[in-house]
Amino acid sequence: MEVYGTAVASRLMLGTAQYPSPQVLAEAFRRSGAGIATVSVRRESGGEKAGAAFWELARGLGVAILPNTAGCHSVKEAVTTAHMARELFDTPWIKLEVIGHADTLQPDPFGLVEAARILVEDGFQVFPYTTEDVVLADRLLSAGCEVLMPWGAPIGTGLGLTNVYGLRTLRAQFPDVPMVVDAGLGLPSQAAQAMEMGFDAVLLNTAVAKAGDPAAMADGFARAVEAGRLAFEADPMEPRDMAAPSTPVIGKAFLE
Ligand SMILES: CC(=O)[C@@H](O)[C@H](O)COP(=O)(O)O
Repeated sequence: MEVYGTAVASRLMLGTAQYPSPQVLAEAFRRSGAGIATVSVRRESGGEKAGAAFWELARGLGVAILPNTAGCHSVKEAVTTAHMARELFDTPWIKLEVIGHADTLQPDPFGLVEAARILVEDGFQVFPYTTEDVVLADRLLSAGCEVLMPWGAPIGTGLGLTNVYGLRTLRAQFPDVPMVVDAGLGLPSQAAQAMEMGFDAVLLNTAVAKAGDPAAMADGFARAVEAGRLAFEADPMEPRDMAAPSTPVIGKAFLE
């Protein structure tokens, strides 16, 4: 898989928040084989010392860093945070979150497009956290985004793919755009489902960080992502309403 001209080895991307300890985080990353870690710039820069230690930890994971603007509720906040991220991590990549609704953490579609346009013009390579809305997707692509990150479900819910029809439509409308299902996944089977539908990768955080055994859960997700991708590439059969015998009757010996 390629994003912005960079080959990404693993189709599993992991967040770095909410782990019980730095050691557990590092072990979860090791077991996951994830190639990209997303890091919340705004949240982690609260205390300066703690922030610096966290940046070191993130860099030490040995994976590509995708800084994010989690927690930003306005265009201004998101753009400022993106600039901070570029300085901290020396990368043009930014996972752009502009949250528009406090209860659902749903992206603000208007702010998202505006912030994406500003950041692309400023040389950023933007990974927008979006919904399954095809019109919004079209606007983000026109703004210069080369990858989309539609939600599976609201962040932190673990509900899985709540709008399969919408996600299927989005995938079908933009078959050549790299798409990462981001947020709301709770179980490896849900990640496999996204991959079977032809999404290029998944990004998750809470399901692994909050599992009783985060490293084992990371391993489970890694296997599910691989299985789902394999199934997609194997060109699955079409489901059908009518039964069809899987064992042929031609040549069968009749004993009556
Ligand atoms: C880590 C991050 O970027 C989150 O904002 C992301 O969207 C993950 O969501 P879940 O925690 O639901 O997996």
